Amino acid sequence: MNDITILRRLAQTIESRKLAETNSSYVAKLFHGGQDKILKKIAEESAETIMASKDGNTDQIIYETADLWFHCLILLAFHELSPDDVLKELERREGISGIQEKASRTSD
Ligand SMILES: N=c1c2ncn([C@@H]3O[C@H](COP(=O)(O)OP(=O)(O)OP(=O)(O)O)[C@@H](O)[C@H]3O)c2ncn1[C@@H]1O[C@H](COP(=O)(O)O)[C@@H](O)[C@H]1O
Repeated sequence: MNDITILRRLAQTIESRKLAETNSSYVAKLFHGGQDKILKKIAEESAETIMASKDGNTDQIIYETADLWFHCLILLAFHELSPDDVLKELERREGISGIQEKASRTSD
């Protein structure tokens, strides 16, 4: 299966790791480290995604983006949020041009 439900399944696994042992779970270890630890990983994975793009390495872009999405899911869980919250926001934006949206903000 290769659809959006992987985000929901992964979010459930991440949620279940909140109370897991830190020596057997990478996610539990990150939760244990707190927000700063999670944010540091997001910064690292963002930088690695940027480098992969600059190198034009498509396999690496996919790999690093997967790392970035994964760590963003951990951050969402840290704040008791889910991928569905983000998907809903993307749905809300669907069909609204970024140019149009920015113009409506700047005319305030
Ligand atoms: N999708 C992932 C996933 N993607 C990346 N990673 C880990 O994220 C880390 C990425 O960090 P780096 O690339 O910087 O590698 P590193 O140098 O080893 O990392 P650090 O020691 O610096 O943290 C690596 O340790 C990867 O193994 C993941 N770890 C877990 N998952 C999923 O999360 C589930 C729960 O994992 P556990 O909590 O470990 O059971 C797993 O079953 C998977 O489905």
